[in-house]
Amino acid sequence: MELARPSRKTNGAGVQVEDTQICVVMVGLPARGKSLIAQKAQRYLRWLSIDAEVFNVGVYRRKGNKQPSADFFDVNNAEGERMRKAAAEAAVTDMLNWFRKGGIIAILDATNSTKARRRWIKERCDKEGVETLFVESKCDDEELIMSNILEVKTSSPDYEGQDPETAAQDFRKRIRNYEKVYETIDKDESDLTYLKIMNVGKQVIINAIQDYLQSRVVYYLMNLHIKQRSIWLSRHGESEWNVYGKIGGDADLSPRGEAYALKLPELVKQSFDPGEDHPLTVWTSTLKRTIATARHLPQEYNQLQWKALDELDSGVCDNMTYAEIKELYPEDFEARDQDKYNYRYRGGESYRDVVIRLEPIIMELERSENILIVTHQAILRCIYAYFMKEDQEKSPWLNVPLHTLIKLTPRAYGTEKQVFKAGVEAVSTWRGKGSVAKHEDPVEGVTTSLDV
Ligand SMILES: O=P(O)(O)OC[C@H]1O[C@@](CO)(OP(=O)(O)O)[C@@H](O)[C@@H]1O
Repeated sequence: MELARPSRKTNGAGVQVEDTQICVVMVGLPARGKSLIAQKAQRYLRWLSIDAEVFNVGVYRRKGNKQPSADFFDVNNAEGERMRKAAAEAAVTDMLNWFRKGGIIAILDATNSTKARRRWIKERCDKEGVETLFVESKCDDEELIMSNILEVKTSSPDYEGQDPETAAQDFRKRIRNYEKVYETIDKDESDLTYLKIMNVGKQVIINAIQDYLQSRVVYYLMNLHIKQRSIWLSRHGESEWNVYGKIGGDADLSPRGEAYALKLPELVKQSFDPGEDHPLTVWTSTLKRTIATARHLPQEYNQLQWKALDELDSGVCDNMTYAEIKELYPEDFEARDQDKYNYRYRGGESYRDVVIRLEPIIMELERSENILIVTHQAILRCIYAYFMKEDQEKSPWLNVPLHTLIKLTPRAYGTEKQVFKAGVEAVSTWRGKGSVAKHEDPVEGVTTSLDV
């Protein structure tokens, strides 16, 4: 008997999702980047306010056998087979319970390497009205596989505390055991909805995509690459409006803001790792203060202006100070403090709106290599939140100081952050909850800072 599922809300990201629930089923041999893809997809979906959860069968398997050797993964090992099947059963059961409570997208992270296993997952999902999208990561690029093996042997709980060389050998043996039974998705499974990704994005094959939400997930996954690169983020130099404590507008830089613009090329150079001295692509907004801040960067850095990077539109409050807003629109001021992420300025935007307009920027960032973004406080908070997995309630309160360069380097299991201060003084535009002052220092417990 099918259980009644609670009615689901729209997710606020403008996506019609009420009737769509998707199980993204990862497929592939070990060390093919499946977990990385799963984690990234979850981070992206959550950033868009789409409820997403990863169910990693390895986590369930470790409950029964914490650090099994490669023999455990041999098909002829009956006990190993039984325990692995039980782990998959437990993960799928938890996942389906999660869907019954209204979850939207689950990512089932396991090898799911046989046709029989995939069919079984599809049948379980079909019974619950959950769509399945199989995502196979195939990879024959030895360099990629080796770097994944290196990552796994140093970071996987399966090999925690073990000698790295012995771990690598065991892991290779485990891969060979999987290779014996591995079946790639082929024409026998043409009724499945699937995406095959070869060598992390070099070639993709898409089959039978059914709806908008599926195509959105597929589009994101198609754009991923795992080449080593960094993203640099900076606010514009201090503006005339920053000095007066006014928000929005299209003001020029203050003299100290000009000093930051002059310093920025050197600060960028300082942030390079040895041997990293390559041209960056620079993205600014269309507002004067970001364009002016980027204008002394080297000629060989291509520059691009994006309307989507313009500051959060403060509507009727544009060009006002926080004190003026509190005076003229006391209820709005209070409402914004209560729920800064969702509050939409009269005639303007909310942080939630900004995230939606930034989606193409995130997609382009995923496709690109080294990019320097010179933008605004609210925009930088949203981009930072995507890479650093910040909560939506917290991200609008992040303290992002002026005259500071942030370098983000995505790694397999998280994003590394480095902060470079220009040493050019500037006002603080950070405002704590309940306060109207702009020059206040962050109050502990009210904000999360970028630790700068
Ligand atoms: O969401 P809050 O914290 O008000 O911050 C966003 C504000 O930051 C400001 C500065 O106070 O951005 P900007 O860096 O572009 O000058 C305002 O223009 C903008 O409205």
